[in-house]
Amino acid sequence: MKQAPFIAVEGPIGAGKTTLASMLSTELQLPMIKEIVEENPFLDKFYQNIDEWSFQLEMFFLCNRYKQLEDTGLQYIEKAQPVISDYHIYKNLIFAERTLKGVKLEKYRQIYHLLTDDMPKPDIIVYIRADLDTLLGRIRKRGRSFEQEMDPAYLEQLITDYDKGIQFLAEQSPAPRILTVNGNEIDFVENQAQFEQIVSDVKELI
Ligand SMILES: Nc1ncnc2c1ncn2[C@@H]1O[C@H](COP(=O)(O)OP(=O)(O)OP(=O)(O)O)[C@@H](O)[C@H]1O
Ligand SMILES: Nc1nc(=O)c2ncn([C@H]3C[C@H](O)[C@@H](CO)O3)c2[nH]1
Repeated sequence: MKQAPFIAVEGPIGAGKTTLASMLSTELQLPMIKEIVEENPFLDKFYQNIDEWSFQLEMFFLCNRYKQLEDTGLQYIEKAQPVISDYHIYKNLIFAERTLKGVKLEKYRQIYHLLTDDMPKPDIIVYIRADLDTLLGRIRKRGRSFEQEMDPAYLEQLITDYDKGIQFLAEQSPAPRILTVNGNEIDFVENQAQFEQIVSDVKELI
């Protein structure tokens, strides 16, 4: 059976993934798998002390996303119904490779592959790239208290990690189709014409 479009919107913290995925979900009338942030018990502690809390946090994200894809995503994918998500499961590894070290990273990698290698992966990725100043501005404006003390160096590293991670996905076989959005210049929130251009570009990929 041909896989129905499984679209993931990706990009570093504050790039606008949830915003754009929600807008595309409404516009294209696709069900959306949405990341749950508020119920994460470790995020607050993680931003206060990354080394101390990274393993708990990465495992929490991994198990949560695994369960969410199992409970909701697979229902659509197995019925060959299109679906859009505001994350790609691979983001877990992008973050974990940055926040974990040594034995914990090794254990994490094994669990990650065990859980995800046989899962259906998005075949279309909308990748929002944005530079540090843009992301810091959006994080400030969004105002989640636990993110306000985030070390800009951490975010800067993640921007590079994301570029490499998306490049890695592009080299897989079968390769996902990737639409890159310049998040510094394209304002899909305020500028209707720019949003419509993204919609039209996504439709071309479906
Ligand atoms: N193109 C844009 N122009 C202006 N503001 C934007 C744009 N995209 C997103 N925003 C705003 O930036 C903030 C971050 O957006 P959003 O929560 O969608 O990011 P995200 O990538 O899902 O974040 P996270 O990585 O934390 O899940 C929100 O306040 C949103 O309204
Ligand atoms: N360490 C770490 N690993 C992840 O897999 C991950 N996914 C998201 N986040 C952070 C970014 C936002 O602050 C907030 C909401 O996306 O959670 C993560 N942090």
